[in-house]
Amino acid sequence: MFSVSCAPDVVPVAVTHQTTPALWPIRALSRSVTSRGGRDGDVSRWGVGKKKKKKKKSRSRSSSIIREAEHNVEPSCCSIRSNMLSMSDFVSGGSYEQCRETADWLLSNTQVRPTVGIVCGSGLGGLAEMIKDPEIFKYSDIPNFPRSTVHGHAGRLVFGTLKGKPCVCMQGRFHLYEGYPIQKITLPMRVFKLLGVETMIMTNAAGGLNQDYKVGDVMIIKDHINMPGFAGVNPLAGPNDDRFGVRFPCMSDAYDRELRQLAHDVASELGYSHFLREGVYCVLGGPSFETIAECRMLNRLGADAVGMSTVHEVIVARHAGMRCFALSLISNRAVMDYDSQEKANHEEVLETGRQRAEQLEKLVSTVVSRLEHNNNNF
Ligand SMILES: O=P(O)(O)O[C@@H]1C[C@H](O)[C@@H](CO)O1
Ligand SMILES: Nc1nc2[nH]cnc2c(=O)[nH]1
Repeated sequence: MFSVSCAPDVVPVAVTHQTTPALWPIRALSRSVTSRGGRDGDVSRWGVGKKKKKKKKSRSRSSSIIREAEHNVEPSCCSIRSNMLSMSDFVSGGSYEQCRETADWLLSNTQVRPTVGIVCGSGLGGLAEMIKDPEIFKYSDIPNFPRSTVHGHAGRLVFGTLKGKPCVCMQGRFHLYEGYPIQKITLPMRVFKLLGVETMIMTNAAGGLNQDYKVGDVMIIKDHINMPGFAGVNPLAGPNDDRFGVRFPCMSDAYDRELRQLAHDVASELGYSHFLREGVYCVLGGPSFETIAECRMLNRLGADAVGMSTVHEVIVARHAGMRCFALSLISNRAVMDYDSQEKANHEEVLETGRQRAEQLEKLVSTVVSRLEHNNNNF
């Protein structure tokens, strides 16, 4: 059991619900320790703005707070005082218990024991169709899973084999802009870890900032810029759970060097090298696309492509010790010129995905087919 008193001192005044979900509970607790809500991150249930009801709840909830505190890991970022809180007070999705429950449910409903996890980006869900002997679960049927709300993200978890390798594939991912807490959108990574996944492969659609890039290029991500992270929006914010990983994970090796090299080799064999790139992906919160000034700024900061996903998944996957490999399909050119008539739009993003899907799927599946061979090196 532990207690914290950090909330009034550490929460920045300007922080909003949207930008730092991990801090919602802390802010709510700064008013009343017992204004906490459920585990699912529903902001309305954190009691923000419901001052009248708070006092009544405080007595009836104290026993459940103590019960939940059995699973606590002490938050090394907070000072200790007198109010007892549990991990679930901070983690609005993605707690060990939640992930364990989801993983156990999946393990009891499928015979597949995946070592490879795949996340399909916007319009790139066709990869899941390559999976042999598929066992498919709708996200809405999986305990603790969020729902997909974006066109081009089917919302299905597919188990089976890809080129003989047992794998699990997210046909559709979750994004910050959908309104989920950041821990909730990355919950599948922790579930995959508990399922036995060792290697994560992510795809996304992204806007090309690098002026040499063309629509339809595929960029191997070699590094990222976590823009929301600069404002404290990081999926690992909050108490660290040592069962998943260390408090301060290294990110300078986030994108596995050997897997990147393998992808170059495979692309060369397949005759894809002319559209294969390697570069830096910058994540923003979305859902609005960037202004011209923002694109210019990101480009000058060293980003080659800009998108709204992947980075949070990679941070959580790396924290849990999984290898990561990620590809961006350059679905549109980021507009950098005030005279340009181009306008970023989701339909173009999906259309580019349709046009490049087959090659992207071939590239990923061939990389997967070589993983065992490469595994000897890891
Ligand atoms: O899931 P990804 O990153 O592929 O989706 C991108 C970002 C937005 O969700 C959407 C914009 O068209 O595509
Ligand atoms: N932020 C962002 N995400 C994208 N996803 C696909 N294209 C884009 C883009 O231009 N900007």
